[in-house]
Amino acid sequence: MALRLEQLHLRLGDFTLDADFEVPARARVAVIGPSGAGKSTLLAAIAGFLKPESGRILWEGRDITALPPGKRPLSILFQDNNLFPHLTARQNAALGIRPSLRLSDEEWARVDTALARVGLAGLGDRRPAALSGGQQGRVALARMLLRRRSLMLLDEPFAALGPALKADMLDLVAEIVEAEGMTALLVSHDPEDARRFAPLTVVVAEGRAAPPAPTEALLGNPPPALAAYLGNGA
Ligand SMILES: Nc1ncnc2c1ncn2[C@@H]1O[C@H](COP(=O)(O)OP(=O)(O)OP(=O)(O)O)[C@@H](O)[C@H]1O
Repeated sequence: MALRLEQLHLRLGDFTLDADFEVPARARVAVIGPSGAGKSTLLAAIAGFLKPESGRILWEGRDITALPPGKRPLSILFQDNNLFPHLTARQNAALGIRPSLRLSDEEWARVDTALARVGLAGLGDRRPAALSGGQQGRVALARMLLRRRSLMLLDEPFAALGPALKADMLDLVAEIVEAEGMTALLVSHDPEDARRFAPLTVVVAEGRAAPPAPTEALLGNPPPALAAYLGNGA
């Protein structure tokens, strides 16, 4: 097992969320559920931005509950790509290796390889303003790749893109996660994202994050809390 949430109990004001499950190594998992159900809260706890009230978070058997965010074996991709407007695509990606940007020739070569990998070969000298939304997402993805962390947390990173572009990006992330042997959790409102990206899905609803279940079976025969959320659209 890669990630284990052990009797995790989270609290934000009056809101509480419980989780007690494991995520297999190299899995791609969607995290879906109604707005306000606690999807982002769950990711925040795994990332180390929210201290659990009780319970533990283990990565490959090691207790990481007390580790600060930067020391955890994971990287995060949010919707706002957090690119620096004054830096080029190449420099923004290179932040994944070292924030000082003092990189060896070999490290710059790794940056260029990562940019090529996400389809940005030849665009490295552009600043974010000269890139499309999808291309900016690709820069953020290259930076994430260069961090070389084993767990990828994605919180609706491509929600602002059109459906075709979003599908392309999800396919690219899935391909990278698979090739690099990473484990990925993707928060989304859209069950189609789960179908496209994730063989397993965690449903967050009614104060609980349920253990990962096979996506197709879950969406085909949803439990009541999920059925209410999916409505007739699924
Ligand atoms: N700082 C806070 N203090 C108290 N309650 C909070 C705080 N931040 C969020 N909440 C509450 O925690 C709950 C979970 O929020 P969270 O953002 O995790 O939900 P979500 O499932 O990611 O929602 P969405 O899909 O709309 O992004 C919500 O009911 C929200 O109102």
